[in-house]
Amino acid sequence: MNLDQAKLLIVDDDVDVLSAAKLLLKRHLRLVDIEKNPEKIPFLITNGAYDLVLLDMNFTRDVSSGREGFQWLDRILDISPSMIVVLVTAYGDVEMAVRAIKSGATDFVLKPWENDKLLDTLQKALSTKTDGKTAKETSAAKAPASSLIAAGPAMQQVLNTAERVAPTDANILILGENGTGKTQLARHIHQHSLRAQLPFVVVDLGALSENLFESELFGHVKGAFTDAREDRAGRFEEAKGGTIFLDEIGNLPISLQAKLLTVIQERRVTRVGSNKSIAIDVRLICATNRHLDGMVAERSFRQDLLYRINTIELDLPPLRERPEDIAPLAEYYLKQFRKKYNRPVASVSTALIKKMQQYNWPGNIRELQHAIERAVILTQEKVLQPEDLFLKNVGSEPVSATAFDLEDMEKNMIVKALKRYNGNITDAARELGLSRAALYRRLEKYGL
Ligand SMILES: Nc1ncnc2c1ncn2[C@@H]1O[C@H](COP(=O)(O)OP(=O)(O)OP(=O)(O)O)[C@@H](O)[C@H]1O
Repeated sequence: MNLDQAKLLIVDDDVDVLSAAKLLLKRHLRLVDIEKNPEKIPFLITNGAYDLVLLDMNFTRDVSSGREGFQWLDRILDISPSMIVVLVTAYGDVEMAVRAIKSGATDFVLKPWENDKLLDTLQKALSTKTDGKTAKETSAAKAPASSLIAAGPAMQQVLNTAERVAPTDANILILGENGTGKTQLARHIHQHSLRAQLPFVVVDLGALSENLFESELFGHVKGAFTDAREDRAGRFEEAKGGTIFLDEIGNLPISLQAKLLTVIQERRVTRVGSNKSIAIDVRLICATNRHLDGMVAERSFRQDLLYRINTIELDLPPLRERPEDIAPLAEYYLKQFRKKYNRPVASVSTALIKKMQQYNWPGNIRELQHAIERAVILTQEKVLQPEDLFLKNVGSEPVSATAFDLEDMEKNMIVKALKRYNGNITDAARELGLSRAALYRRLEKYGL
């Protein structure tokens, strides 16, 4: 659709902004309505048959967080999922703009806007409507089944071993920093195993509270504890015939390590509160970013359990040791996010690849994924340039920095992220490319 056929609703509580926008836009659009009171949005959207909405993110009641803007965005998309919503946000609020696009907005403009830029953004937003997808569908579109990228020798070697042992039933322990792809590799092994058609069950032991471990893993019977209102199978039973992947195995409390050992040895589980054991046939893959040998030495991890779970040990190298993988990963995620957000970004420049190869990637592939996602959303260019990527400290530390320096850097980044998000763990973890559980562990480690 062309701009001159479009009907637009502008919602902003600043009347001067409303009049200025109307004055400009009515010359280019078929209809421009303005509204000062956001409470009227549901009524107007239901009755107005607008093609697009230009929505301010910061209403006076809630000046800086944009929370109200997000609520209205949600309301609009609930009432009219195919509505094109362009958000207006204050200059410097790029974080908010990124979040808005992820929440289903089609695009954003920064205030104060340039007239040509505003017209251009509205026209581009309108063109996206013709591809037949709704804003929410587009933003929630499932990522394509991800393939495992392993271009360099370091990952090739890991992959060769993984594929060789996949068809056996050997227990596998995957070691690697956060975000190096441990879960992805475990899934790959399952898919190359004789159990591929049967379940692959992931249990993140880092995200479970201690009192839930046992019933989550082994199940419970009705009445076993206060909340046990009915019998429930545990994750081992769910994985019947397939593979169970225990992520962050280093977090398993010592009391449960003995139980897990018995399960592995006897191939039977007993639900909490029951005295009947059930035979299970599952392949076990575990992963951790902790040094289990060190934990054995300090007696927080059982040596006999370690020997049981690490029949085959696969060491996933951190991203900073896989420079050959950077370009294919960047291209892969660029394609994924340009499709998801409908952005005309064609490729990644050589200069940017170089910058990425010099960076330390403390959050590994997950961090790279988030960095490319942000860049695709924010860039004005067709080819991503070094300045499009917000890396935390490129080149400031040589790749061969000592472990001590790296820990210092990591701590600093965490402090900064927490400050930026006013202590919000979920947002800070997202920014750092860590899971919430991983961030909590680091807070504990650094005494923050
Ligand atoms: N080789 C790869 N090629 C493409 N994408 C990858 C690869 N490895 C990991 N990823 C992607 O990177 C992200 C992080 O991977 P994953 O969750 O497997 O890491 P992890 O080591 O299990 O993380 P954590 O330590 O936080 O549990 C995922 O989105 C995953 O799809």
